[in-house]
Amino acid sequence: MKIVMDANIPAAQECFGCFGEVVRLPGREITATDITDADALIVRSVTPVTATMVSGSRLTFVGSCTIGTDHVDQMALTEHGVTFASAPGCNAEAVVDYVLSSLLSLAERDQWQLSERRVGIVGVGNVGGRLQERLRAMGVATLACDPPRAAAEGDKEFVDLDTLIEQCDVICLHTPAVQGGKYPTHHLLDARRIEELKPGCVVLNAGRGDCIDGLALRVRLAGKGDITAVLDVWEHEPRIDVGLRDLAAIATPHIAGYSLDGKLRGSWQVHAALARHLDRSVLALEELLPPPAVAELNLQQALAPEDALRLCARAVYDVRRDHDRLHWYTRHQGIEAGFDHCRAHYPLRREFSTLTVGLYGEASQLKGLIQAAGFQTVAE
Ligand SMILES: NC(=O)c1ccc[n+]([C@@H]2O[C@H](COP(=O)([O-])OP(=O)(O)OC[C@H]3O[C@@H](n4cnc5c(N)ncnc54)[C@H](O)[C@@H]3O)[C@@H](O)[C@H]2O)c1
Ligand SMILES: O=C(O)[C@H](O)[C@H](O)COP(=O)(O)O
Repeated sequence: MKIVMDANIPAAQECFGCFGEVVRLPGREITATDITDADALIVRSVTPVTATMVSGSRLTFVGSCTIGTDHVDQMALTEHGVTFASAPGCNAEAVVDYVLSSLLSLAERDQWQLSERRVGIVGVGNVGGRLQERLRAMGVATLACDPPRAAAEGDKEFVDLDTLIEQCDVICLHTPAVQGGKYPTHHLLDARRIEELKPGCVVLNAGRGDCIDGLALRVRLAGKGDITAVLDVWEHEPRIDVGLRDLAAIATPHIAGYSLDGKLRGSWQVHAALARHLDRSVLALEELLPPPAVAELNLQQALAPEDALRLCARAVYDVRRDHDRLHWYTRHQGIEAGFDHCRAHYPLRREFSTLTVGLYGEASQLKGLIQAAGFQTVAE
């Protein structure tokens, strides 16, 4: 069989070479012509999979090694009898690491404590749900907004978006791109809601770019300048708004989920789905994941809890490096090329759970907090 895939999918040969001939192409450039004689198409989020593409092909399987599926016309796939699989939750832990790394960095820069803030989570699925779990375990107050879940499960655990905006100091968006229907997310934070954000509020978007009205956000940041933005996703990627890039305290090129672990899990989940589709055996995920380069960190002295967290987080992942890379590459290579360069040549990054923190002496009292944030621990 012939498998056409995005060249940015890791472990392509290990996960898909076992099924047939693999042809790797730049994701943004895959067209209908490239797949006319392909049996399977494996993409990431930058390749729109449209009805036109599918109708002129002999595809029987399409996979997306990502959580988001808004780039795939799933109705067209069903109509043409094509099996579809994505990778739900594959990089959710990486996104939570990104959020914690960002908030701990801002807290240090602006001299506040995460434990004293209330964090509002909009979209409480795989990502938002895990974020809420980690924050709660760390003793951070949270509020959750998820109207589809509230409708299905009852609204006891949820508030509406306006209440969340009124009551939270940090607002994290983890919503998918949904255009119509009962719960659209296009410009969920629109000009009115952006105007209503409390002074001092941090707004973080690691869902999809168009969940925030970027122009309205730029106006608030450039005008009153009394809120802080952390943006990983943008309207019109890779042609992002330079003004917004410069005003965001942390600006990154849609890499919140780019841990090696998350990417490999994405490849593996689609490998497993294709294996089932072809009635073949499934590889063990452990065979793909290498041991981490930084596996251990030992703490002995008494440290302020959030200083200890920052130390552990930065031993694994420091979001400020991604911010610097986006600025450098978009300045020197142009916006679109620079944005995509940062993504295609992303440094190897592991997840918090790959670090074992040894806690000795006075530091042993930090065990609960360090564990709650997602690290492994050993203590005296
Ligand atoms: N920045 C990144 O690198 C990155 C990585 C992974 C996922 N994502 C994005 O984050 C999104 C969420 O990921 P997930 O794994 O949690 O998905 P998920 O499907 O598990 O959860 C999404 C949640 O959003 C809720 N939701 C839908 N419409 C809503 C609305 N109008 N208001 C509030 N909540 C709403 C859903 O009910 C669901 O609980 C993905 O769809 C993807 O677009 C981005
Ligand atoms: O939906 C997802 O899983 C994420 O947005 C993913 O990290 C996007 O990465 P891309 O497909 O753009 O490489």
